[in-house]
Amino acid sequence: MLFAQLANLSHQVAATSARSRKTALLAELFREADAEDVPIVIPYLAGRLPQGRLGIGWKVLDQDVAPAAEPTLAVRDVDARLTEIGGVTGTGSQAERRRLVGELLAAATDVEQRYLFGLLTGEVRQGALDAVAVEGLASATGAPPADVRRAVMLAGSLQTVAQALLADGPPALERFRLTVGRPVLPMLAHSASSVAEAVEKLGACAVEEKLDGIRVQVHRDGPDVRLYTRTLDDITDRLPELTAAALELRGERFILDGEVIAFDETGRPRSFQETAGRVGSRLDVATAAEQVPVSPVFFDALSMDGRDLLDLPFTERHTELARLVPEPMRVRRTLVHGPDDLAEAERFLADTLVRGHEGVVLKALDAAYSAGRRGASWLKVKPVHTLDLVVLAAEWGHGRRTGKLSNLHLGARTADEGFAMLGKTFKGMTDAMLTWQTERLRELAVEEKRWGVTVRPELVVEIAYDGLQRSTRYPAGVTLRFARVIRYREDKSPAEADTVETLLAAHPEVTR
Ligand SMILES: Nc1ncnc2c1ncn2[C@@H]1O[C@H](COP(=O)(O)OP(=O)(O)OP(=O)(O)O)[C@@H](O)[C@H]1O
Repeated sequence: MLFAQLANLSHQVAATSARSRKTALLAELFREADAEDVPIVIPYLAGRLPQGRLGIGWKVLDQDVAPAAEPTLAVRDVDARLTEIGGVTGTGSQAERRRLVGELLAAATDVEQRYLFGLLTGEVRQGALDAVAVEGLASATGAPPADVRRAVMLAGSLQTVAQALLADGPPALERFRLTVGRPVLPMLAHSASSVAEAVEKLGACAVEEKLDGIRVQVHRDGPDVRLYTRTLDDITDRLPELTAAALELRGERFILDGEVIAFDETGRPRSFQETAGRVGSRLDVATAAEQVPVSPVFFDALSMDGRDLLDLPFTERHTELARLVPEPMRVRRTLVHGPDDLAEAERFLADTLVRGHEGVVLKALDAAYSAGRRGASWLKVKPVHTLDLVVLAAEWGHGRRTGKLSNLHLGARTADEGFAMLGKTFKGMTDAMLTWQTERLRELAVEEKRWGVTVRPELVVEIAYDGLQRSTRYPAGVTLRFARVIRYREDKSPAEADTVETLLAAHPEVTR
């Protein structure tokens, strides 16, 4: 497929707000695309580069190159060239990247050049496009949309399903069943501002402790155990004590969902940094396991003895979990029947906080497991307000922080797939974080200003704040009070950042 076709289509999709028109355009694209183009076309359409970081900043892009008269670039050529550019390292790499980008731009027509700029600066990001792409794909191949959606959920990747469907037609969907050894994206939670609000919304629900560890999915097939993160990375080799724990359970084939966390000798949780450091370290696992041993704490069962439990209600999945997993290895929970039991839910939250945990997750008793979704039937309640925001720019620091990029400009997602700045913060950063973010933000810089840099909106940072206040200086009409950095969330993409809409909905006191 020609890159020009993709550039034109992306432009047309962005120009229409009608979902049916977007779907029709994408269906047309899928009818014409080769199955091998799909792994490139789908991320490009959403504005994501499959290569991730390319090291292309403003200094590389700021060149005036005459466009080609005729489109000749194939989608796969462009992708191969970008991979090559991303692989340039060592001294003089910036100049070399600039030369290669110049060559690519010279081969591109005017429309293609503009699309490339958009892709490389992160401006054509269209996060919501994946859902429309599922419908377009269904329409192009004649597969029922619900079946395509379930396959994507289980495969954890639209690209994989699209490729199979385009190559083999609807029967290919059979391949995407829940299978031990093949991880699925975990179900996520929405936020509620209080236990009362959550119980009001859910009715009969389980209130579970929310442990501040790392999400883990444990697959066991006889003697084989595999462990996966929420982004589906295989971390089996890093956590031998989890494999041992899974082998001790009296079941042969299962998939469990839970949290891995480090406790101290009194049973209180150690800091998140300690757990995350342990889960992140691949080197000298034996020493790390001695210094920071971790434990699994399970809260869901997705598959048992070859039976797929995803569509069962929470209560039944939990019964299966309780049959397999002994109590200390399960999250603590209490049941409430509705608003009349509010006191019980509040007491459980208070007790959980005293024991050193972050908060609670309330789960509707009748809800299925929606893999890969932020289901409305799981609501988390934490006493400290936190948001996942995207860094839009950063200012050079002063005094002790001279030479470091310090004050961050923070953005939330908007309905039109852009970002609205909510405020700035330089608080809460450790020295290590400052050094790290300076390096990372310089790589992401698209423009250098006297005061700092503006960056590709890629880095997600978790921010604590005390509340919202109205402000005419910021585009959403509000700004954060006492925003401070908790940690970077490299496991999250900007498409998973919080939206202005949910933020405003969480603060009726300001928006009323
Ligand atoms: N009992 C529990 N049930 C579900 N998730 C839990 C539980 N205890 C801890 N967690 C963790 O909380 C996360 C759910 O919160 P959410 O889906 O909002 O993800 P998140 O944005 O990473 O959350 P946060 O930033 O609040 O940790 C899960 O991914 C899991 O790691």
